[in-house]
Amino acid sequence: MIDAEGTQPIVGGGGDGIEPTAIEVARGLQRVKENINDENVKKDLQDIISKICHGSVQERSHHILTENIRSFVSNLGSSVHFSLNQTKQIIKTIIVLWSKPSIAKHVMKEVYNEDIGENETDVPKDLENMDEKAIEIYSRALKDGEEEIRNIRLMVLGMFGVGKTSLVNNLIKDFREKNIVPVSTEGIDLHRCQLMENGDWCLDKEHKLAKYISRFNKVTITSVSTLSVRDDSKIKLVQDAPVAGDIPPIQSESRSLETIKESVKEHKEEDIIKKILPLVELQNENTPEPDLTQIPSKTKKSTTVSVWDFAGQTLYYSTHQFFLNKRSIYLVMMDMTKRLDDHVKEDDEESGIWCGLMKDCTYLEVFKFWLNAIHMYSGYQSSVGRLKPSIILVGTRKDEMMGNSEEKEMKKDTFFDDALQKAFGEDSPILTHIHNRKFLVNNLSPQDPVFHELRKEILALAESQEYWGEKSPVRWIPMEQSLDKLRDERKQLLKMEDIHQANKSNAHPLVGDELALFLDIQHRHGNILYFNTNKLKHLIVLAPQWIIQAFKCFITHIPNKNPSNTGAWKDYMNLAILKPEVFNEIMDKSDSTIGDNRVDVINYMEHLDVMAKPLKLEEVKEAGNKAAVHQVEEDKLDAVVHLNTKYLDFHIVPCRLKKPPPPISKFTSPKIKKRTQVVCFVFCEKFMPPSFFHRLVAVCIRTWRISKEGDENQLYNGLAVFDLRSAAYTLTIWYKDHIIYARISYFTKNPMSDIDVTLCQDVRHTLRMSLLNFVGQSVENPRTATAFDEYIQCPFMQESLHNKGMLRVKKFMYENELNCKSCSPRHTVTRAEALNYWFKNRLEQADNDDENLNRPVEDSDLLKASRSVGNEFWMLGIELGLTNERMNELYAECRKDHCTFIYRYMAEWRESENEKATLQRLYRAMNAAQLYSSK
Ligand SMILES: Nc1nc2c(ncn2[C@@H]2O[C@H](COP(=O)(O)OP(=O)(O)OP(=O)(O)O)[C@@H](O)[C@H]2O)c(=O)[nH]1
Repeated sequence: MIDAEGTQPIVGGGGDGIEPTAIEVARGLQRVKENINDENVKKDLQDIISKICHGSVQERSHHILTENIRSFVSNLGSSVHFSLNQTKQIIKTIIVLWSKPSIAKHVMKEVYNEDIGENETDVPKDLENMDEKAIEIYSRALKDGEEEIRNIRLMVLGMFGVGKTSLVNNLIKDFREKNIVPVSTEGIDLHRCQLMENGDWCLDKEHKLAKYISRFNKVTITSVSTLSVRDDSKIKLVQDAPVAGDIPPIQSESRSLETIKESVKEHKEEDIIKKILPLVELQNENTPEPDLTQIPSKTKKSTTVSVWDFAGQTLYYSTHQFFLNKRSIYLVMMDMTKRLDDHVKEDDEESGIWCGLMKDCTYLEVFKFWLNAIHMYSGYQSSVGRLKPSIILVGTRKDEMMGNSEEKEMKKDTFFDDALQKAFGEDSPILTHIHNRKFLVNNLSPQDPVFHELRKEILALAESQEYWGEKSPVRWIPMEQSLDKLRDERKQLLKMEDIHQANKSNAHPLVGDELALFLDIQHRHGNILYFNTNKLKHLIVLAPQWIIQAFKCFITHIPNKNPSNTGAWKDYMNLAILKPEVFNEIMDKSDSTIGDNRVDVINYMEHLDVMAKPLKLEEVKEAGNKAAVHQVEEDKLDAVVHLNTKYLDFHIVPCRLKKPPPPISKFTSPKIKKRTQVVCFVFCEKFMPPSFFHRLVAVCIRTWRISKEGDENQLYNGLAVFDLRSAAYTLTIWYKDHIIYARISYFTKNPMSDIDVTLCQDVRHTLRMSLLNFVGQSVENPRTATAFDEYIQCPFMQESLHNKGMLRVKKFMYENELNCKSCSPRHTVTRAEALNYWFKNRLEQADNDDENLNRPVEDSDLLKASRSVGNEFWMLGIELGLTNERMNELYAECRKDHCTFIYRYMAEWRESENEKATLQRLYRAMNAAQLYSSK
């Protein structure tokens, strides 16, 4: 980067796995060092560089950077020792060292022969994908004290009536002892519990004080004003101290219970004490013999369990998916008295419409649906290492099975083996989620030791997960407590002002971005819903039930409709058009937590793509093309849409579209000359929740105008048509099973005028980004393969047939033509014939494939390539044949430095492929990987 004169760039690189830039920087600095004659200056520069490098690798506190730049500029820069140019270059170097810890490490080793070692950040794995700033805030927050998070998030899933609530009642002491008769669950029941020393689970509420104390018992505190507990019954009071982190640990004294109480009272004005005081007083009133001393031992493990008991009616299935994540342990339950091919009977006629489990589905289909959904939402091709099993299969109604205990166990095993085999065959990745040990229970026998065994197994599984024991800042505890308190007050939906209020009343409020990060992490952990978008960032959903109740309003039967709204109700029932009068009537008839927040309900339902407002005809100005409804881009999207378009005064609720399209081929294969090929988004594992299609329709509704035939919207169950460019074009999307199809048709009499390829690529971009958003994947987090792959249907098929003539787009990046296996007679399809509309840019790149590239790659090629790869960098590694596992290792070794990482995996590829590692092969792989980029 710099030489002695500070002008000549030095090109470096080598196959030793060190990032080329690091080599350059080290060489440049070495030369600078050698050219300094004055030993004092040499030492001062070393001092500055060393502080920067240590700061970069270890503390990352910003004042180190600013202090040292200031020191360099005022003491060394632009002096007799360094020219202006050199001064600038050294400042640049300092910034590189600061922003790239891997380079800082290398430079210290090479130039000053000092090994500054690894910095093991304690930032949770899944946060490593967040931006530098967030990681810095988190790391800084940890410095004031940290606690290990040991929370089991247990999701209990299965068909209605299988025995989920009964099982939950048997697992939780308080319910078991009360002998509660289960009632059918609505939405989700959420129980927060503590793990007791004997392995039982008790409800959290009764032991709030214990929980609070025991959490502090576990933490390592360096400098917060707070209360902590030592041993089982002794409490230390820590004096108030600034939170900045520069103060050494404060001495403490152990006290008896009496003194504790006194101290607590003395400090009663402190926020934390304020929270504890009523509990201490309560203890006094209710329990003459204070059992405070026992509480910590009871809950010594300070492991919490949040049990989510999901409603089994298929009506709810589509909303449940918002709550499944990879930080959960799942119990998937099956009734052992049913056969896999028995049909599920449900009374509710609306059931299943939205989630695609149509009426009359079998138990096997329900089983498959749940496991597929868990797989899709909880770590599909996990970005962080290997998947660990997280699903325990549980059979119920053991008492109603025939045979002795042993025979019943065998039947249970056979049942599940059979179900897994029938649902997924032998080598589906879904099988890796499933825990070996399966359980069989009789829920009518609550004292059966099997429930204890099950709790033990759940704990063991949780302990083996990557997220177990992650560090969390102790100074976030009061805010978490505040959320808990609001939950106890039965608050479901909060405004940001409420959060600020709660935050302010804490002794050390979280400031600025730290509060936003706290909320974001709470959202990622599934404790709250918080979407940082323009319309929703002022809201926090505390209780998941709220969102489910809101959703339910729009799909269930509403009794006693207002006769004066008859016409509007007809539109809603038949055409899924939700007019304000119907919306208001639904809201008026809902629970007040929903009805009173109707504007927010609309905003959430729009955000979750349950409904969408269509565009007004005369205002459409192609706003939609750019409008990839990707969560991160949403703010931008809002701006685009609002500038250019107006919406009609009603919503469409796509999941209510029931009418099947008239002969489907009329739409999918119009008899006109100018039509694109059919592009297909094919979901891996042959599973796609149909809600994805409905959500995609919602995105299209607010992006393009709905096509009409006469007065009728061309919106059907499973198919929708939209006008593009003032109806010169139409876009038709439809789906079947796990494939979504799209085709554009162009209406013109001008034989010279061809379909606009930019339009096609923009439309594909919008569809693709939306689908990525639905599966929770984003281009900002490219370390996962996409859950779907793109295909083109054979362009020579006159009529588009489901799953026929499918040609994988990626294959065209390596080959010039592919065989169509569906048409008769057999024929091939060339790259140009397949890709000329939807993938025009990729086509050009792929065609640009000259023979001169057919030579072995050299260092300089790898170096150049490593700098040009964008957010498709992960997929490029996969294209070059590296495994996700190896990529994860390398990524960690390179400390997430993209350039080094790419260079290193390319070097590995070259080593393993020898002479086959040609520049041509590299370019083809780069081109294939680009199919996954955001462009
Ligand atoms: N004989 C027998 N009955 C059971 C068993 N488990 C549950 N039941 C009964 O089945 C009925 C439904 O049980 P729930 O626990 O409410 O089932 P659920 O899966 O929570 O149902 P939803 O909340 O509607 O999804 C109740 O009457 C239970 O007593 C079992 O193992 N054996």
